[in-house]
Amino acid sequence: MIVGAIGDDFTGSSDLGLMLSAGGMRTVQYVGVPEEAAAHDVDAGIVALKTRSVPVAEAVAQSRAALRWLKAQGARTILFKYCSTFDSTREGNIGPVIDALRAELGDKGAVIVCPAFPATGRRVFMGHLFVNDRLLSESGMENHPLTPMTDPDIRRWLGYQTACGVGHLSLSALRSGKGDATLAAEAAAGRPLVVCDAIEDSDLFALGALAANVNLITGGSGIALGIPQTLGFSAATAPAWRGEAARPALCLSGSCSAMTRRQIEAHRIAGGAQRLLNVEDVVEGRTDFDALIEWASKASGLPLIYSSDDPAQVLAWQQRYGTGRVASAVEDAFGTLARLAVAAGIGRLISAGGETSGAVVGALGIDTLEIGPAIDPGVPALRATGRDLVIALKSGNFGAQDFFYKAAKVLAA
Ligand SMILES: Nc1ncnc2c1ncn2[C@@H]1O[C@H](COP(=O)(O)OP(=O)(O)O)[C@@H](O)[C@H]1O
Ligand SMILES: O=C(O)[C@@H](O)C(=O)COP(=O)(O)O
Repeated sequence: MIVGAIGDDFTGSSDLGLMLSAGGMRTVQYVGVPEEAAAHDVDAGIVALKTRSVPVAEAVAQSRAALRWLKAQGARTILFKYCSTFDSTREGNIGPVIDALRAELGDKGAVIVCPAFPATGRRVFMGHLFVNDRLLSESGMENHPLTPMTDPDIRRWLGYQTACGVGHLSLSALRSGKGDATLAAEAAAGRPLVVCDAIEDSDLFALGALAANVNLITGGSGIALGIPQTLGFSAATAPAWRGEAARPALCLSGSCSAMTRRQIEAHRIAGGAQRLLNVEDVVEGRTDFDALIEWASKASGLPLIYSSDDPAQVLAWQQRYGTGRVASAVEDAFGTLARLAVAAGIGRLISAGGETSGAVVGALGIDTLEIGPAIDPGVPALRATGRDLVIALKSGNFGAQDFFYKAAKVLAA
């Protein structure tokens, strides 16, 4: 293993997997920290954790354990993947995990911090994060159920979370070849966590080249765009892929993002079969999961079970039951639905939402996921190793309007 990555959620880890695999690296996504050694032919290993919204100490402990395992497999380029919208609270978990990984690596130099992913509209300029033509804090992410992003200045937000100083690599310094010197100067000045501007793929390739002299590279999947090339890999031909055309598909969505809600509407208009998971029933333990799976197996049109709702309704449930209680009850519900669906013969599973997908994959007892072709930027088709089960884990914000039907088709191919 050459590249070792730690992902703070499951959709994000598959997004990174797609980037590394498209760059020509044989990439495997592990579900949690494996107990066994990695296979010898793995170039890039991603340990997918569900640490984005857990207490800081838990995120730190799991990330440290992942790093130790990756180092033991020989990984020498270490990545920490978080969300391209920097999903976190003022308390963490991105800063504390970076601090811990840096300590574990004995790193005294600069750390690259860059959530930019231009292919999906995420750009960092003057240390501020944009989603398409909006600042992060006006992009809809200010309404996220667990990690509302109310400040677009990544330097300031990270500053709340870390014990280290936060520096900046400007676009002009990067483009004028002063990247290495700026990273070194920021680390020497006591600002080793360097937020890097990047607005085009060419900037990410430039950061990829700087990564050769950096011990810890952190960001969205865009940060890995230039890494395979820096390590001597060249763009891959399409990965070998075998879909599950003969087996039925089911979509599950716990993402409340604006994009997912548009995709749900498009699925309905296209003739998809839909059921809204009633949050009150879920929290009160009254949901009839078997009936839902029975309905899905008889549905005409692609079935979708969703809890996704608009910000006002999400807030109302959170005020009634508490944010953590609603989130974990709904996540557990999707885990149960996934387990029953696969037992009932579903072979193509499409899950929308990072936390949701963590619960789904966890409930299915999957150890590793192999990366297949792209469905949309940042969302690959995945196969559960050794099983007749293919999956798509969609980030809340990713995917085109027709994502659900498109994913079912790619998973069948
Ligand atoms: N109707 C709802 N009301 C409140 N919380 C919800 C509702 N539906 C889903 N959730 C919770 O919101 C969170 C959504 O996060 P996630 O699945 O990561 O989506 P995204 O990828 O859009 O961030 C999950 O914890 C989920 O259980
Ligand atoms: O970087 C990204 O935006 C995604 O890879 C990601 O992390 C997805 O997280 P969710 O939006 O919570 O699914």
